[in-house]
Amino acid sequence: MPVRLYLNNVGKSFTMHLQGGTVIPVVKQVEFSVNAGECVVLGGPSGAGKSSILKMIYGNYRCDEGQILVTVGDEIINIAGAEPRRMLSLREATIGYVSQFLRTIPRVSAEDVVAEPLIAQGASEAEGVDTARALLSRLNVPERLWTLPPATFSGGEQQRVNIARGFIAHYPILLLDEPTASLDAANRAVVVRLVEEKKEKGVAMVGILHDQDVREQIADRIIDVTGFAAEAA
Ligand SMILES: Nc1ncnc2c1ncn2[C@@H]1O[C@H](COP(=O)(O)OP(=O)(O)OP(=O)(O)O)[C@@H](O)[C@H]1O
Repeated sequence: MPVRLYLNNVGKSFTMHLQGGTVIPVVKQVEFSVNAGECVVLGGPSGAGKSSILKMIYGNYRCDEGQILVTVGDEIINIAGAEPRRMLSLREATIGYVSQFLRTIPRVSAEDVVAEPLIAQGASEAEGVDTARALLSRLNVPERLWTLPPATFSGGEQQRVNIARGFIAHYPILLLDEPTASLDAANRAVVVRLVEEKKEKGVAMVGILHDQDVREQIADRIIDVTGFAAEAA
């Protein structure tokens, strides 16, 4: 399977400008690749830098050094140097992110929240909403909630709306940030199945998953990020 994502010598530290410029080194010389159809899980203790690596791949955090190369069709793009506008278009078509928290939009129904990324990729509104309903149903979100805005939903219901939104569209690269945290066993199994379906479609995934069971079921490889620890300056 072709390489979809390649991190080469990536390093990151934070400079705390309001604390006298204290530098917090996080990771250095991060190097790994992810093939199409593969799910790589980042391991290591709290504070090791797993989320920071995921956020650099999604462009939320800038890398201080190194390259993050993404294959888009015949092109190879270095996200580490991508313009913000380029990054936004990559997020629409190439890199998806499933987090555990839903950002609710006032007055937009759950089914429209879920359908939006698919419609943004060119699907008709009807196809978007039909696909959204199918996913909400698989994730056991009660039908009576589908046409309501999720702001008043329970934490678990909002999380499942968010998962449906994260999995609905096709992205060649998908980042999973604790997608199963606080889900019950039945819904965890649905997420495992959704990840398997993405693998079958050749999606390259990088995940953070603390749940041992889920991790064992979906991880093709576990990369311990403590190997990339940056020493204190
Ligand atoms: N925006 C930020 N500003 C300053 N320091 C940060 C920032 N984000 C992360 N850090 C620091 O970087 C280090 C790595 O954090 P990160 O969240 O990447 O770890 P993690 O392995 O994902 O941890 P956890 O498993 O607890 O979520 C921590 O010491 C954290 O305090």
